Amino acid sequence: MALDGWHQKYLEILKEFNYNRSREIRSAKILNSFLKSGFRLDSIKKKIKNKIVFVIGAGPSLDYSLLHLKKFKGFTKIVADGATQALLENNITPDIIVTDLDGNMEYLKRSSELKSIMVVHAHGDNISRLPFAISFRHCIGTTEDKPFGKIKNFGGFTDGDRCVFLANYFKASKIILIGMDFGTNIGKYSKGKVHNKSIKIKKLRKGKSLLEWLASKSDVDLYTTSHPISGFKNIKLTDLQRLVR
Ligand SMILES: Nc1ncnc2c1ncn2[C@@H]1O[C@H](COP(=O)(O)OP(=O)(O)OP(=O)(O)O)[C@@H](O)[C@H]1O
Ligand SMILES: Nc1nc2c(c(=O)[nH]1)N=C(CO)CN2
Ligand SMILES: [Mg+2]
Repeated sequence: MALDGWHQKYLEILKEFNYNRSREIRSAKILNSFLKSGFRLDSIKKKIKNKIVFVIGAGPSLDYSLLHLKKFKGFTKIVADGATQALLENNITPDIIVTDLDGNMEYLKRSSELKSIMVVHAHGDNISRLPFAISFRHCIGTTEDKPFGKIKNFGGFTDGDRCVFLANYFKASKIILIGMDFGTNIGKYSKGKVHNKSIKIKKLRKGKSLLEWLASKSDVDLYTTSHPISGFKNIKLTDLQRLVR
């Protein structure tokens, strides 16, 4: 189950974004029916527990940050949806991808073939995209609502903040954010085409506030390489080597 207090946060999200709860639940049930049984959470836990984990978002700073990220082979990388393309183009394979399947599927499929673990999120507006999950090798399903069957709830809203909730849930030793700029400039790897920029910006603002809430409750050492997030320490990309030693 997600962090204590998550359900209240979820009810606020439904209200703020005018989402229909029964559609959220229907989506999760459909995803549950597509997933193979037998996926072991142990394989995710092994990559996160007591490890230094990078969470990679699709903000504008991602391109520049990749030059630095390349030096951290062997460290666990949890990647938000659209950022997958940037990593694969730089020959970095995500360990875990967190996605609501609303972006370019080509890179997700390719990464899945390279054995990335796919954490697919079901929500009320991606029901028609859920069948893509069938083709993934290692796949787990999530919801913001109550977990059941093969569907988990680690907490979080947008793909990027859900990566952080996941790393926190499985008790990383440190979580380091890359390309998680938030703000009002949408990164070029984000979702291909943004249909409604003001909603996207509103979602980012919500994602950031959820991370600040998480930080207020978490024991994990939290860092960001981009704009300040309350509860996260700022670290320069050039100081990362020192941090992970
Ligand atoms: N400035 C930014 N531009 C784009 N993504 C950002 C930015 N800052 C942080 N991110 C994180 O990177 C993640 C990956 O982006 P992507 O657009 O693929 O995901 P998404 O959450 O599915 O988008 P949407 O909320 O529109 O469905 C976002 O979910 C967000 O948490
Ligand atoms: N119903 C609904 N739920 C969501 C949506 C969305 O567009 N619609 N987007 C999310 C992350 O971007 C997370 N949850
Ligand atoms: Mg997405």
